[in-house]
Amino acid sequence: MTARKSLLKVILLGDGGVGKSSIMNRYVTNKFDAHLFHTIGVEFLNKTLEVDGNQVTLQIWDTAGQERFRSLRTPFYRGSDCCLLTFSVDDNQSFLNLSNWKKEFIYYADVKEPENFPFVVLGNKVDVTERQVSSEEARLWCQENGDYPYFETSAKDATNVAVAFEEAVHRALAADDKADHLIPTDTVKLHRKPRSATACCS
Ligand SMILES: Nc1nc2c(ncn2[C@@H]2O[C@H](COP(=O)(O)OP(=O)(O)OP(=O)(O)O)[C@@H](O)[C@H]2O)c(=O)[nH]1
Repeated sequence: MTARKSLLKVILLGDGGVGKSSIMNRYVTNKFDAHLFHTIGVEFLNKTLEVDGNQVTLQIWDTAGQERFRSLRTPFYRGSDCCLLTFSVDDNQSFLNLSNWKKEFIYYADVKEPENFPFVVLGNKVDVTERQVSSEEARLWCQENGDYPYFETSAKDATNVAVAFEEAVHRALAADDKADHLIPTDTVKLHRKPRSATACCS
């Protein structure tokens, strides 16, 4: 059996303003800034945690949600181990756009088996009183789109932020274990031709 991954790339996607940077900052620095600027392109922060007695470094990629930054963010999708699809519970359009974010990710990350890729869905800003998306609607979407885990988070008061990242880590490691099992490591043989003394170029 192959060793488990010790570096996981987790990427946050979703409309501009839903709180991706705030969620990352809350998780890594335990701080909240009510006056953040929009992200341009991508930014990342690392956090190391212990999983089943092993150190795992989470590399969290925060992307720019605004449409005009699309070409700046998409080159960074490849190699992601988990994708956090994020919307804001006080913004119905950001919820309706989840399908587009999923499609964009699958295309630019070049995901070979989308049905097996670990997505986790975050409904952020649950501290606000004016909701436009109910928990039921969001859970139904998750169920119908691949049985994704759903977390209602608040970067502002830290609700469910850590637990959502922990789930992302577990999903990513489980997907990695599954991929390992598909590779019959005991039957792989490298065939090398012996180097001929007379072959090649002089
Ligand atoms: N009430 C509340 N406000 C939040 C929460 N998370 C983020 N915000 C606010 O929402 C605004 C946008 O947050 P960002 O974290 O910059 O959003 P983003 O998704 O990274 O936006 P882009 O960089 O444009 O993609 C900021 O004013 C935040 O302070 C939350 O959980 N609750």
